[in-house]
Amino acid sequence: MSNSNVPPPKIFKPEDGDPGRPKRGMDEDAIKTQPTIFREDLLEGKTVLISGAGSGMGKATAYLAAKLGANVAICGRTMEKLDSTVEMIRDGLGKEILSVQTNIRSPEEVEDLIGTVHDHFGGLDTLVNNAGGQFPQDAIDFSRKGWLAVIDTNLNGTWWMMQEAAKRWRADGKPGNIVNIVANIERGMPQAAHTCAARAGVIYLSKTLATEWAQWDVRVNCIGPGVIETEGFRMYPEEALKRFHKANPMKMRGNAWDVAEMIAYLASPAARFINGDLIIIDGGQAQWGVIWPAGMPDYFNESGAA
Ligand SMILES: CCCCCCCCCCC/C=C/C(=O)SCCNC(=O)CCNC(=O)[C@H](O)C(C)(C)COP(=O)(O)OP(=O)(O)OC[C@H]1O[C@@H](n2cnc3c(N)ncnc32)[C@H](O)[C@@H]1OP(=O)(O)O
Ligand SMILES: NC(=O)C1=CN([C@@H]2O[C@H](COP(=O)(O)OP(=O)(O)OC[C@H]3O[C@@H](n4cnc5c(N)ncnc54)[C@H](OP(=O)(O)O)[C@@H]3O)[C@@H](O)[C@H]2O)C=CC1
Repeated sequence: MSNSNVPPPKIFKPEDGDPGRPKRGMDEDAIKTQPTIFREDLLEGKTVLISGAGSGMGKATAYLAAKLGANVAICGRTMEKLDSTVEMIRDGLGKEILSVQTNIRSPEEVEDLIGTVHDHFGGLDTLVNNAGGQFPQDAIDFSRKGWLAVIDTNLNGTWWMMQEAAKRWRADGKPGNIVNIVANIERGMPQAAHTCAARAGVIYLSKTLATEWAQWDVRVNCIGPGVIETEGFRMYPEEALKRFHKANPMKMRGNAWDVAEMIAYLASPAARFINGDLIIIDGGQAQWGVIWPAGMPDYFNESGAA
């Protein structure tokens, strides 16, 4: 345990009406001052690569991994966002990390990324596939380009990253660890069917590879977040954002740190026997409700939906 003198994180509920509540996720000061339950050298000497780490959960995870002693590499499509993470870690922790502009949809860029991480740090211990996203829309209205964009990012992009990392682990005879950020798909995802299909693919891809790749000591797990307040909320109408928390019985939104700490756990030796699993962080949403991010059709009544 560390930081026992730091106050526990504040849980924000929308009804709190807290004017300081970040509307689009944790700001940098909040990330820098979050306490962690973990020992400060938990990931010392380990190399962690996090995709989509210029914002949201990826950014918080990069900070936590660096705070716990890891060598951190990050990627994403937008250099300015990656720079903000590099700067936050430099400023908050006095540490340098590696950032590589990468579109995970491009297998060539992914191959270069994995090579660069190996050249820079001499290997890779944990790959966190966090990059992803979608837009809310009734499935019947998806354009072909829209469908392909979401599948290509969330399923294909995640796969390129997994395969490239695993090829290196097999070639080098080194153990590996993959954490895929997916979503809570248990009740389907109305108005996000494209991402639901992609995430379902990633979950069962991961379960399959957890077996195939165990022979090379490569573990593969998924985390399924529920409603986590991040910059990604910009994709959703204000009216929908006011309802998201009602999809879980706790009536709250999680924050990026909730997910970052689970990722740190999975990257640690404590998780050495966890393989092929899906860990849900959703305040009970899977047992409770369905979200209609673009507005619930009149056909349905209010029960069980947000
Ligand atoms: C996993 C959760 C599911 C959410 C639904 C449940 C309710 C939500 C509850 C809260 C949970 C929040 C979950 C989150 O995941 S938030 C964080 C994730 N971050 C994001 O989603 C932001 C990033 N998203 C994107 O970048 C894009 O959505 C996309 C993945 C498609 C990126 O593709 P690309 O960069 O190629 O994007 P383009 O803008 O070029 O679009 C390509 C085509 O996609 C169609 N499109 C894009 N946006 C829309 C839209 N708003 N409505 C309809 N169609 C859209 C379109 O065909 C684009 O092509 P054109 O521009 O040529 O028309
Ligand atoms: N917030 C939530 O409630 C939930 C989120 N998720 C998932 O968790 C993950 C993190 O989301 P969150 O932090 O909320 O959202 P953000 O939008 O803040 O983060 C997503 C990151 O992925 C990057 N990204 C998107 N497409 C690509 C690409 N093709 N190549 C490389 N990087 C890419 C984005 O950066 P850039 O555009 O610069 O490339 C961005 O930094 C996503 O996969 C999201 O869908 C799942 C369930 C719930």
